[in-house]
Amino acid sequence: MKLRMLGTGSAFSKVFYNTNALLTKNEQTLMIDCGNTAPRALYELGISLSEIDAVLISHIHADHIGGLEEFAFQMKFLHGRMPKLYIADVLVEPLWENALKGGLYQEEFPSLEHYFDVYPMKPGVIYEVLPDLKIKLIQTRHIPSKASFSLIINEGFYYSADAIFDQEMLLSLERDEQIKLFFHDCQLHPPGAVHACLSQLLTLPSSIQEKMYLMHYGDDQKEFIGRTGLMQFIEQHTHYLIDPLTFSIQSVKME
Ligand SMILES: O=c1ccn([C@@H]2O[C@@H]3COP(=O)(O)O[C@H]3[C@H]2O)c(=O)[nH]1
Ligand SMILES: [Zn+2]
Ligand SMILES: [Zn+2]
Repeated sequence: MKLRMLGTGSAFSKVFYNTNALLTKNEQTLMIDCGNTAPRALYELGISLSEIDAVLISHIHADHIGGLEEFAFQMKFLHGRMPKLYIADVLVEPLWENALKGGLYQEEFPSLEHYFDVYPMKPGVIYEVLPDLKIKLIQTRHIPSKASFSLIINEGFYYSADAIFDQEMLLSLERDEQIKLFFHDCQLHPPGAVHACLSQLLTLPSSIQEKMYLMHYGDDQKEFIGRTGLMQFIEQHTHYLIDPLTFSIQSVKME
């Protein structure tokens, strides 16, 4: 499985793009979240939106959905394609009514289903979103009253999207679900009101820290290199390979 982060920054970062990811398996690509900066990041990487087969949305904040209008319009009117959209069932209506309808609604295209093949997901159920790429959603705490979801990818890779620090859940993911790779959002400066902050993540046992990569960080990330315990920062635009069995991750140079 190949991974490339379109961005690794916080919602307000001006140095890094929004924390959105591309996962490629069997030559098919899933985009995890599509924030404001996703179209720009794809352009800079030389990737056409038409190369994306499916998009999965974790929750409704602009750094995770702000690029969806352009994605939908480009797919429909430039590429004549109907991408798959995976999203928790409770977010389908709010995504359209509260976010996308203003731009995408037209008399002849009056619903989300006119732009996407919509696959509503139930938390706790495993879906094969693309061939050999299975995802289970877990509802996580981010902002009270706002439904937000983390992902478990191929039963071994936890991707928090946006979540506050939840030590019990992280311990249980390692112990009960045998998670071997963790990607977690990381606010560098406390307090971690709506995200996990670095000082909290540093309290995790070493067995989890050594499996954990940090994303969704602020512009002064460089100052924290070497101050993240056994955890490492994931870098935007670098090509990574993830072993399908061990979930070990390595960066690879591409020509
Ligand atoms: O109750 C709130 C709601 C929001 N915010 C900020 O707005 C940002 C929205 O995107 P995000 O979820 O990546 O990060 C959020 C925070 O930076 C906050 O600090 N407290
Ligand atoms: Zn965010
Ligand atoms: Zn958020």
